[in-house]
Amino acid sequence: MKLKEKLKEKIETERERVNRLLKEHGDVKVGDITIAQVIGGMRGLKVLVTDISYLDPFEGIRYRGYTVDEVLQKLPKPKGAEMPYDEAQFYLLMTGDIPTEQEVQEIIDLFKEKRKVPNYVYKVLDSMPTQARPDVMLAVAVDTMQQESVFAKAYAENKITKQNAWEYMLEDVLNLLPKIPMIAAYIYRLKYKNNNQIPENPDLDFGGNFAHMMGIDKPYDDFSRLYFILLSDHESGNVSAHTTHLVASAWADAYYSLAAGINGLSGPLHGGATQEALKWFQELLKKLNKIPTKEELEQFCWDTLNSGQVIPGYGHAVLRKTDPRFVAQLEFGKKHLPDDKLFQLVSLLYEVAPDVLTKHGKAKNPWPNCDNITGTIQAHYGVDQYEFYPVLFDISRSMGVLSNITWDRALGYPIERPKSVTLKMLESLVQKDTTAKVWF
Ligand SMILES: CC(=O)SCCNC(=O)CCNC(=O)[C@H](O)C(C)(C)COP(=O)(O)OP(=O)(O)OC[C@H]1O[C@@H](n2cnc3c(N)ncnc32)[C@H](O)[C@@H]1OP(=O)(O)O
Ligand SMILES: O=C([O-])CC(=O)C(=O)O
Repeated sequence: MKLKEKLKEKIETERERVNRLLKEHGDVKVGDITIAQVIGGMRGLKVLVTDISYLDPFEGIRYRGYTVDEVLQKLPKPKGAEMPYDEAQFYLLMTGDIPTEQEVQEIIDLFKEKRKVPNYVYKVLDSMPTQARPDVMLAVAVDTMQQESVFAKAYAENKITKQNAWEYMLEDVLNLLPKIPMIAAYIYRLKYKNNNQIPENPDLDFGGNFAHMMGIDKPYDDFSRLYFILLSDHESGNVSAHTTHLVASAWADAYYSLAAGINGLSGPLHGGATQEALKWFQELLKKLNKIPTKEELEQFCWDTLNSGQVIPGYGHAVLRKTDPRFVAQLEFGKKHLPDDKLFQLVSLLYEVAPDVLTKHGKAKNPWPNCDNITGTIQAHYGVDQYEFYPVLFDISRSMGVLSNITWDRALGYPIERPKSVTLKMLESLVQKDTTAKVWF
């Protein structure tokens, strides 16, 4: 496999870089830590390392050094498609290189070969309670397949070393990732389309086949390709990426680690914000029964804030400008659904909410993030079952987090275990009483 050969070469070089940093410069300080950061969710602390993507607060995400626009422009596309192959994005995240047509074709063929889901997974999904949320079903499906893990099997047989761990991890990743959109489409049609399943189309790529199995016409295939590229990685501190990395750091296999990441993505302040945003827009339309004026929209924002709620899809822990992933979806919407009422509302909110949030004075970032707009576009194509949105996010995020944990094993990153302190210890630091023996 060419991908594996390429990775092998790159891993050799990267291992040397890591070893040099550790051996020759291990005691160089990266930063200081304040009490506010310790209590405040470690915001801004540089305590993780990844080369898969980097988030600049003002510019937004760069995947392996490429901006959203560059990626959309440079990655190979299927014939006649507007958006690149997701397989090309996976190749980029994994290797750091923009793939040639031939290199993408290898991944496309490999993914097609690997995407058949074992039958027992469907049986488990079919037997789940009808109220089970779709992302819970996806996490269960992934955990159910853990028995397929070659990494776990090799570990049990004492075959794994720090040198070769990444090879087993890669094999699991390549077995698991192509199945995620297949399982997701199955869950969608099981829950919302009377279990009227559509078989895969062997001619189609990752995003194209997903759209086909969802039963949705063009240009939903291009929107799927776009969305899966956009959300694939957001450096390693976000909850879903960090969770996956953390679980894998104890040498859990890709199945356990991804299932944990899927659970991590669910919260309304993270991946769940997509559904909250669409709900918010729909409640607004229900209340006013028309597209609001700017003044009415402003008032609705204030009503939300004054009742102690957040405006979903606005703000960010790192970004300090409009999320380029929001912009890319906005551009898609302008081209494909300019007359959609909800889409017009999203655009109007973009003119109103940043001012309101700035006046409100709490959010450090008054600009929209990717989650504000996704639900509107999904609903336009008939996917208005909000509960399903985290699953769409999971498909995309799987590409980044699975690339990350392969590299984690390749570079020998150890088990993650930060130190905690008690409140009393922080208080004694304030009192500069470092000699006192305090615990609680
Ligand atoms: C793919 C993604 O995960 S993108 C994020 C998706 N989540 C959302 O869109 C939910 C709405 N946004 C938020 O809740 C936040 O902006 C987060 C969770 C994304 C980031 O949280 P933080 O880094 O803590 O944000 P920040 O430092 O700006 O928060 C300061 C204050 O502003 C508030 N704030 C932040 N964003 C918003 C918002 N959109 N609406 C109202 N208030 C907000 C926070 O709740 C916090 O209030 P508090 O002081 O009373 O606790
Ligand atoms: O970076 C974050 O914290 C949240 C986010 O936008 C993502 O995970 O895509």
